[in-house]
Amino acid sequence: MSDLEIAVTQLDRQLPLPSYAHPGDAGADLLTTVDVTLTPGERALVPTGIAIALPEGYVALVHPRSGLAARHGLSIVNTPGTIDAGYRGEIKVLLVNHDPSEPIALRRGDRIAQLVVQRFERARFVAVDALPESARGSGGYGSTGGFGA
Ligand SMILES: O=c1ccn([C@H]2C[C@H](O)[C@@H](COP(=O)(O)OP(=O)(O)OP(=O)(O)O)O2)c(=O)[nH]1
Ligand SMILES: [Mg+2]
Repeated sequence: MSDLEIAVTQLDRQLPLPSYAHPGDAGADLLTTVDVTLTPGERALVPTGIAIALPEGYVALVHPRSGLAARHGLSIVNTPGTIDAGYRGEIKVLLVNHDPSEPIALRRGDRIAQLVVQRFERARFVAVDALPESARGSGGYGSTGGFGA
């Protein structure tokens, strides 16, 4: 699989470009350009120092990092964040501290989130009077049961 080339402008030239930790990884790590401390329950819109130009038909999704989530309760309010192909502004991450008691202190250069680049389909929404039948029908929200008894 050859890598898709994506143009990036570095609004903060001291920090490295997003990068994948391992070959085959889906997410390229994004860094914070600022020190920020989040108290329990607090959220903050954190700059990453980069802007990108995605090719048409691609989207980049801003996902949380599972290690920070498991260890510190760090997540993203609007996960996954959607970076539209036409967006040329700085990518920002809306972090939130879900820990009930501990603050989270992040330092400039810390890896705070990961960017997953994907192809997507555009839909044409067509109004109809009735939808085709399916096995699931309108059952949802636990219709197949949960865990335990
Ligand atoms: O986590 C995110 C989510 C979005 N964006 C930028 C890129 C995206 O293309 C733009 C708009 O995002 P979205 O469509 O999710 O927000 P909206 O509230 O619908 O804003 P808009 O009216 O500008 O579309 O904001 C980020 O930098 N980080
Ligand atoms: Mg929008």
